[in-house]
Amino acid sequence: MEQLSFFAESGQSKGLPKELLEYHAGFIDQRTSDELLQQFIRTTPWKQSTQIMWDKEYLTPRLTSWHGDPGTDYSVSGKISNPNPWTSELLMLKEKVEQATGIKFNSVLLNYYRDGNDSVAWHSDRESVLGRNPIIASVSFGQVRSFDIRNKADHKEHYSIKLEHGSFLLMKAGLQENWEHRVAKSTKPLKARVNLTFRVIV
Ligand SMILES: O=C(O)CCC(=O)C(=O)O
Ligand SMILES: [Fe+2]
Repeated sequence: MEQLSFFAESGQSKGLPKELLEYHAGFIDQRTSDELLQQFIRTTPWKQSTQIMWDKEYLTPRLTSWHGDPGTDYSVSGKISNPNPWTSELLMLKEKVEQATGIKFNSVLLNYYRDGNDSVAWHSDRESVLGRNPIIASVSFGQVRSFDIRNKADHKEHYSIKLEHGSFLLMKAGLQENWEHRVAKSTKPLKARVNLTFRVIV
């Protein structure tokens, strides 16, 4: 993956295990990021899905929207859904992410964290439709939130990275297999954040 050589040893990425994650601030310029954040919040067909935990159904604590090529179906709470179509903004970002990684993505999951009450709990993205050792490219807009990772075999081994407005995070092949990640809730008053994870559905 020669394309990734532009990733500088900048800022907070220093402690991160490079074989698992690469972080790049300022992947999208400030003005474009401001516009995209507002655009995504206003025009995305956001849904709040449900998840089953301990036999009870809960509302997922964030809004989501799945987009992709025809056929990149995904399942939420056991229901199969067709992808929403690509928009010009999503295609522009997809192209940038593909140039940076050398990987062709066919789908993207948008997450909308409205405030500090919204979150994603510890998980790894290991659905079988993602194939073995999936590579996931993540772009963030809006409120800076902490992205935590922990080793499944030893929770004491953990890292945290602040995902900034217009930043890019690459989750590499070993991450989903051996590590979990989350975006925790915060008791501080936080503003809106939109995150996009580009994926390859096989
Ligand atoms: O919001 C984020 O940065 C992470 C989202 C995530 O982990 C997911 O959609 O699977
Ligand atoms: Fe995830």
